[in-house]
Amino acid sequence: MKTDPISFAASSPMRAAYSPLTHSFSSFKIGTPNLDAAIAANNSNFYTYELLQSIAEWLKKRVDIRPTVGIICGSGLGSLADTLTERNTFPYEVIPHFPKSTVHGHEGQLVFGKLKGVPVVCMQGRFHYYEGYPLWKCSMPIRVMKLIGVNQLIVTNAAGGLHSDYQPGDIMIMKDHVNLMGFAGNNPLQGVNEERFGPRFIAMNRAYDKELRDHAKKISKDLGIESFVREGVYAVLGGPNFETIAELRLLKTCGVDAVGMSTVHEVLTAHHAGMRIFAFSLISNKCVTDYDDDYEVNHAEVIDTGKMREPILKELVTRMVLKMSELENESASANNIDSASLMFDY
Ligand SMILES: O=P(O)(O)O[C@H]1O[C@H](CO)[C@@H](O)[C@H]1O
Ligand code: HPA
Repeated sequence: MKTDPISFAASSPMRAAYSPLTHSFSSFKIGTPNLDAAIAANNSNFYTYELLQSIAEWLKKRVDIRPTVGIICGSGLGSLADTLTERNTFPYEVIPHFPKSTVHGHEGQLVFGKLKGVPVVCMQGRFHYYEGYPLWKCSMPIRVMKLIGVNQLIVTNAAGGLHSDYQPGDIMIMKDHVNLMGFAGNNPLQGVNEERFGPRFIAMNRAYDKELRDHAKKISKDLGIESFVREGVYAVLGGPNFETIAELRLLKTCGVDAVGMSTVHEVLTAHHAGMRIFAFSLISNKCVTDYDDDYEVNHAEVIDTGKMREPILKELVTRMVLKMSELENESASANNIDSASLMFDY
């Protein structure tokens, strides 16, 4: 009989709970009010490897498609998933242990399907820290994807354009990020490190894959959209309020080009797990950095910009997925040749 991770957890007498607030570990007996309180307070990394595996198995039992490419749809960008054929959709509420999506413009479902014949899995709706979830919970679907077989990830978001040249509707390929929440000691990789996903300490300089960024620029040229495709640095804030003028001015002097409230926790989790990452922001609004400017950013505008750019983003993502699948096939055949020559040599 297979061990259900919950009963497994319940049968193990002690468990360590990490508190990002106090930066300390405490031992709790499973099933005791202490542990329940710690979990309720979101201070304990509750998704064990075994639990995540059981979620991946639950999905694999219900879907035949085996994607190696994952896509996360940002605010107003959920329609990217509508392009998939042979779709199999799982609302987050039916997937065991998944959080629920609470933000307008995030449908809250996992969609398996094919993009021009390439198997993909798409998060139609993501989780944000401001929804009340700790970052390790917001990014747990990335680990589930990894256990399903995903090793390349496309992350999309809507973001405010801080760079003076950026206009709403521009697409910013992410070349780097500033993790402001990380500066404050909040990181999805906090707590006991799960070596089966990746090492304790990870370098970040190659997180946003250069080859994929170059392909995206080439595809933008082929599509004739290069005049509004940029490359820049994204900064994440916790939200849910948009930024103050003083905050934005500060970020601008730090070299930030766009600001948002997501993506970085997913990129950290995916990079930790060795995934290849391509990320972009749709610039949905201008950031106000002038005290005489009365314009107020709002979420409806963010969603509308997504709708406005829907056709071109679908095309960009489809072509990137085809390219990623091509790169994967190339590296698979290179590996086969390598192992064949090894067999020959020895
Ligand atoms: O980053 P995504 O999920 O695209 O959403 C962006 O849009 C919302 C604000 O309008 C925030 O959640 C911000 O992060
Ligand atoms: N700030 C933060 N997050 C955002 C913005 C913004 O201006 N636009 C869309 N998401």
